[in-house]
Amino acid sequence: MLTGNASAATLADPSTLVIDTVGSVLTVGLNRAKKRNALNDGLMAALKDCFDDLPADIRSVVIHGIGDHFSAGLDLSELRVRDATEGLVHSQTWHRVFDKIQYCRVPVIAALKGAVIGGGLELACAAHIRVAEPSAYYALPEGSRGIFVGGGGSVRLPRLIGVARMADMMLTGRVYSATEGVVHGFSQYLSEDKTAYDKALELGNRVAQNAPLTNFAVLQALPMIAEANPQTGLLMESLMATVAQSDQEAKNRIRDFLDHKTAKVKPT
Ligand SMILES: COc1cc(/C=C/C(=O)SCCNC(=O)CCNC(=O)[C@H](O)C(C)(C)COP(=O)(O)OP(=O)(O)OC[C@H]2O[C@@H](n3cnc4c(N)ncnc43)[C@H](O)[C@@H]2OP(=O)(O)O)ccc1O
Repeated sequence: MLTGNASAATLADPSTLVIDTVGSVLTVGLNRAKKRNALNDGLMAALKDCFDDLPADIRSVVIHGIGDHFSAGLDLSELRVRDATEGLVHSQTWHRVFDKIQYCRVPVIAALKGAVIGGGLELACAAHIRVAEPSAYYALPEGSRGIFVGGGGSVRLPRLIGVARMADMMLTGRVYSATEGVVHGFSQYLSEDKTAYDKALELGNRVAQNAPLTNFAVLQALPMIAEANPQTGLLMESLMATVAQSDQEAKNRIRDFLDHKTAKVKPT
């Protein structure tokens, strides 16, 4: 992996994020509304610092956009003419930031509205759950800008919507609606009766109730198991299941259910 002067840590601009705590949920607001939350170097570095310094008592994270949009993607005013090395460093800096989100120890939920474009879409892909309100729309205008995705989109997005659909988005500039996003497996929730932020917060509180080890297994082990060959995957699953059920927290929770102390599973 290349390293270089484009180190995100030296460039953090704290004003580009509004970070708050609601109970055990950390809310992270992209705060460049005048520029439609375009992702510049200062914001990317602040995002990295935020996930590096996640407080120990935080059990989930909600990422949202301040203003009417989630994010218009890469700040095009900062896309200087780069040589190949600079370009690689820039892209790998983005990869490191979004990896911090994907491999976060707690679930990360993206609350989507308005423009979810280019790098903004790539950011949303790194979250574990995506919640959209009807105003959300998705596009990859890289084709018309003469560039390619650089924030892990070509790895993460096809796993959600398929290679052909992503290729179509990049080649034709097709814009998907919030409803289509759910139909095609990009987002898991369409929030019509409340804002995506409120719905994401509700989900953030819900996932925070789980045993931390279960959440850890879902976030860290499940994606690897799903991509492994079946034999390896089944062995990994057995190992993870054994570790989880040996934990005292699981024993307490199962005993509480058998003693009728916890809620039953009911349709919503
Ligand atoms: C190559 O290596 C990479 C690449 C990448 C990732 C790449 C990408 O993300 S490509 C996609 C870039 N984004 C766009 O092309 C979207 C451009 N924006 C728009 O289409 C519209 O602004 C809108 C998002 C639909 C909103 O429209 P509207 O509400 O009408 O607002 P505007 O008047 O257009 O904008 C207001 C203000 O914001 C500025 N702005 C908007 N988007 C951006 C942007 N992406 N970059 C910079 N500035 C933006 C706009 O210019 C206006 O500014 P004023 O000063 O005129 O007020 C990743 C990593 C790699 O290594």
